[in-house]
Parts: sequence; structure tokens; C-alpha cells
Amino acid sequence: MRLSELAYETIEPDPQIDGLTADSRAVSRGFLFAALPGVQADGASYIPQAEENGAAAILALPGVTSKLPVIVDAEPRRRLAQLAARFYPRQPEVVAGITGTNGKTSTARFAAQLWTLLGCEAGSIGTLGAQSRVYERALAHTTPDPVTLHETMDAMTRAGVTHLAMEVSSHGLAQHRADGVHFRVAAFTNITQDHLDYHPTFEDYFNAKGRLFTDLLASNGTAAINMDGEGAEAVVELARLRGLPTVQTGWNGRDVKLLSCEPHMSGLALELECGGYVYRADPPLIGAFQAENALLAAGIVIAAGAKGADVMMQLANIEGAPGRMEFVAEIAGGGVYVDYAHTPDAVGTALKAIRPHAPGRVIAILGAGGDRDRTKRPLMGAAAKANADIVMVTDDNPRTEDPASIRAEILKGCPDAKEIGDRGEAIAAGVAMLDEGDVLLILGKGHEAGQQVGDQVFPFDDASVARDAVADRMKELG
Ligand SMILES: CC(=O)N[C@H]1[C@@H](OP(=O)(O)OP(=O)(O)OC[C@H]2O[C@@H](n3ccc(=O)[nH]c3=O)[C@H](O)[C@@H]2O)O[C@H](CO)[C@@H](O)[C@@H]1O[C@H](C)C(=O)N[C@@H](C)C(=O)N[C@H](CCC(=O)O)C(=O)O
Ligand SMILES: Nc1ncnc2c1ncn2[C@@H]1O[C@H](COP(=O)(O)OP(=O)(O)OP(=O)(O)O)[C@@H](O)[C@H]1O
Ligand SMILES: N[C@H](CCC[C@H](N)C(=O)O)C(=O)O
Ligand SMILES: [Mg+2]
Repeated sequence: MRLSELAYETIEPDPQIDGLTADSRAVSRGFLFAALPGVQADGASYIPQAEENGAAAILALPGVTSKLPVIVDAEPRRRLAQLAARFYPRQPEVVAGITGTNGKTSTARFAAQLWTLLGCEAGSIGTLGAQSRVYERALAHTTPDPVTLHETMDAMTRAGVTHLAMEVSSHGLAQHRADGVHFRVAAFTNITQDHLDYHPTFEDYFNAKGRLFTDLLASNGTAAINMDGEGAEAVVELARLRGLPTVQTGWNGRDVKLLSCEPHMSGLALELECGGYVYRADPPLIGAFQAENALLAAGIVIAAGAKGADVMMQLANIEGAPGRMEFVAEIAGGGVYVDYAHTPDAVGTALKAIRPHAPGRVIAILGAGGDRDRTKRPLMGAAAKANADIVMVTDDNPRTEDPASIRAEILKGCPDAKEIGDRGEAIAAGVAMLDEGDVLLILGKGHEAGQQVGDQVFPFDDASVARDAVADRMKELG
């Protein structure tokens, strides 16, 4: 594709463009290099490296010079996303974007499952990577950079995916990673504290999420909103200001309304109302909050055109996402579960949700990520203290920070907690404590397969470490 075709601008000379990237190290011959100002570095300082690697053109802020043709744009991140959308032009017929602090991954997976059950070729993009029956790809971010995102959507579409549910993180929205995606549906789970290291204020965090509804949702699109989520009313207002229809779900929902939710050992007995009819469903999901995510997923599928009755009939058949309230081992009439709660709200929600599954005590293990929002740490500790019988504080991806000081910050919220830095030892100690009917909930890493210390990632999987610890304990007990 010629540069002028890609950029919709008359440019001389007008080179052939064979690829796009914002990373000078990934430039090959014929690539357009987007020089983006970032948090750590200024992409413009890498233009010489991009030129050396054979770049054919540059995208940059006004005032940046190069011997190559330059596309000038005051918003180069947005422009890169638009160029990527043109370079990789195929998108599934229906794309739903899901934003919110907690529940995006689960909701995206549920929506993709519902579409599949209704006979569509569906997929998801998010924290678990790009997934579908016909195409899979591991991804480094929840919302990948625009080049990776559009390349992935193009490949999924060529493979046959027609319905896509994708997570849109606040970082992704603030950095225009998903601009250029044609969103037929925009969905909202909830907004509570996270990422205040990146967003200067909570308002800025909300506004970033709001972009999905104000800027990215198509003008013929529909918003699907979990009315039980913190911040839901404000999102309804964003849709109303654009005159866009909403599908409202949850206990406080208008279109898919939860009437009752009874957690039992292996799932949730739900009663709901949709289109004037009452339905019952018993999906194998652990944790009452998953009902909110399941209903929001139903709302997304309805917003995209499915009949409410057809969607309700399939709700019983959806399964939890890996690492989200996942049951990993049974022991002494109780069990061990793994969950991805890594915010104060999620820690409280997950621990409250496990209670009906624990005839005995609830034991919680948690840490907090390094190089991330510090202010959430004591709040996560306090949420654990308020909702568990025993709390153990351990490490969770300390990254470049001192692990002991991260633990100390969590311990401010739960001073009586037991502190064991080594995550494997903490899990073994938690398992050793389990008495008749007790439940151990291991929080924070969910599906993650590694522990990041400095810039090294050591293989570590909560579920398999917990299974081994349970097997060892069983052997000891004979
Ligand atoms: C804070 C943040 O989100 N940063 C992201 C951002 O980095 P940046 O633009 O600030 O990059 P920078 O290092 O300052 O460099 C500036 C520019 O110079 C370029 N560069 C740099 C070095 C070089 O040799 N050559 C070169 O061209 C870089 O590619 C970049 O374009 O753009 C980069 C490229 O897309 C991302 O990899 C990077 O993600 C960092 C690593 C990250 O950890 N992000 C996390 C927090 C994140 O995005 N998380 C959300 C989900 C969170 C959640 O919901 O829980 C996600 O969607 O995954
Ligand atoms: N509707 C909800 N309300 C409150 N907490 C929730 C909700 N859904 C999930 N959680 C909690 O948040 C954790 C993360 O869930 P999930 O992975 O679905 O969220 P996410 O928004 O994708 O997170 P991330 O931003 O890291 O990608 C879960 O393991 C659970 O503890
Ligand atoms: N997407 C989230 C994941 C957090 C998971 C937790 N294990 C951590 O490392 O903090 C983030 O990057 O903030
Ligand atoms: Mg996610």
C-alpha cells in the first residue's frame, strides 16, 4: 500500500509501506515508524535507528524532522491506530468492547461463549490473549498496541470469526490503542480504584473509560451497562447524551433483570427476567458477582441483535474463565480456589463471594504488584482483613520494587496477617492450615504463569502449586 493511500494525504515522494510499528527495534525495510512520546522515552529520539533499519516513512508530532517523508499529526497515537485499521482492514461483523475495573475478562469470555452457543463463530481479545476456535494468539497486554490489535483482528476475521468481544483497558483507551475499531457494542462492568499510578485522578481514570462510549462506540451502536456496577449511572448519561440506546442489566437492570441468585457448592441458581418473561438458569460459576458479569454478557449479545429468549436459554451453559474463582483442589470437605482479584474492591468481592462455598473458615493469600498503584495496597489488605478469617500476605510480581516494602504496605491494612514472602511457601502454609470445611482463596495471579522479579519472570502457577501442596498434605495425612 502506498503511503498516500494509507494516510489519506498527498505526499511526495510516496513510498510503498510494508508494515507499521511504534518500536524502532522492530522496523524492517519499507516500514512506517510512528515516533510516539511515551512515559519512559520519546520515540522521536529513535528516528535515526528507524532510518538505519530501513524505514520508508515516519509518523510524528509537528516539528519533528527526518530525511524520510513525515506524516505530521498532533495526536500521533490516534493516527497510528487509524493507519493500522486501514493497513489491516478486516474486522469481525460485530465487535463489542468491554471496559471497567473488574470483570472485563470474565464478561468477554461469557459473551464469546454465548455467541458460540447461538451458532456464531466467536472470539475474544484481552488479558488471556486472542482466543477462538479458529485462531489463537498470546498477547502481552489486555488491550494490545494498535498495530498488534488490528493485525490480530484481521487474522481472526480471515480465519472466520464474525463476533468478537474485546477488553478495552483504561491504559488502552488513554493511549488510543483501540481507536479505529468499529464498536457495535460498548459495555461497562464497574469502576472502582485501580491504576492511580498512571491516571492522575479518579476522574481522569473514569474519563479514560468513558472514551469507549463517547468516542469509540459507533453512532449506530448500543451501550450495555451493568447497572449494579459503581459508576453505571454516569455511563448511562454518556449514552443518553449521544442519543444511543442502552441495554441495562443486573439486579437494578431494566432489560435483563436478576430476580434471585443462590450460590451453591457447584454454581449459581439464577432467576431472571427478560422481555417480560421469567427464566431460570444454573451456570457452573463460583461467586455471586459472576451473575453480574453473566448478565452483562447476555446484554452484549442482545445489544448485538440476538433475541433475549434465545440468550436466556444458553445462560446455564457458560463456564468460568481460567483463574477467575477457579476451583483447583478439594480437601477435607472444603477446597482451594484461585482468583485474579488485584484491586481493593475485587479482593472484598471475591472473599464475600466464596463464603457460601465455605462451611468452615475462609483463609486468604494475597500480595500486590510492584510498579503499580501503591495506594491500593493497604486498601487490599483491609479488604482481606474485613472479609477473611485468616490472611496471609505474600509476593505478587514485585517487579523492580523491594518485595518486603510492598508487603509492609499491604500489612498496614491487615496488621495481624501472617507474612510469608515466598509465594510457594505461603500456599503450602495455607494448605497446611485447612481444617474440615475450610476454604483457601489464593488471590491476585489468577491464570498468570509466572512471578516477575526485577525484569525476570520465573515460572509460577498458583493452581498447580496449590494442587501439589494439597497432594503432599493428603500423603502426610495418609
Ligand atoms: C504505561 C503504559 O501503558 N506504557 C505503554 C506504552 O509505553 P510508552 O509509550 O510510555 O513507551 P516508552 O517506553 O516511554 O517509549 C516511547 C516510545 O518509544 C518507543 N521506543 C522505545 C525504545 C526503543 O529502543 N525504541 C523505540 O522506538 C516505544 O515503542 C514507544 O512507542 O506503550 C508501550 C507500547 O505499546 C507499552 O508496551 C507500554 O506498556 C507498559 C509496558 C505496561 O506495562 N503497560 C500496562 C500498565 C498496561 O498497559 N496495562 C493495561 C491493563 C491494565 C489493567 O486493566 O489491569 C493493558 O491493557 O494491558
Ligand atoms: N463484576 C465484578 N465486580 C467486582 N469484582 C469482580 C467482578 N468481576 C470480577 N471481579 C473480581 O475481579 C477479578 C478480575 O476479574 P477479571 O479478570 O474478569 O477482570 P478484568 O477487568 O479483566 O481485570 P484486568 O483489568 O486485570 O484485565 C476477579 O478475579 C474477581 O475477583
Ligand atoms: N493487568 C493488571 C494485572 C495485575 C495482576 C497482578 N498479579 C499484578 O501483577 O499486579 C495490571 O497490570 O495491573
Ligand atoms: Mg482482564
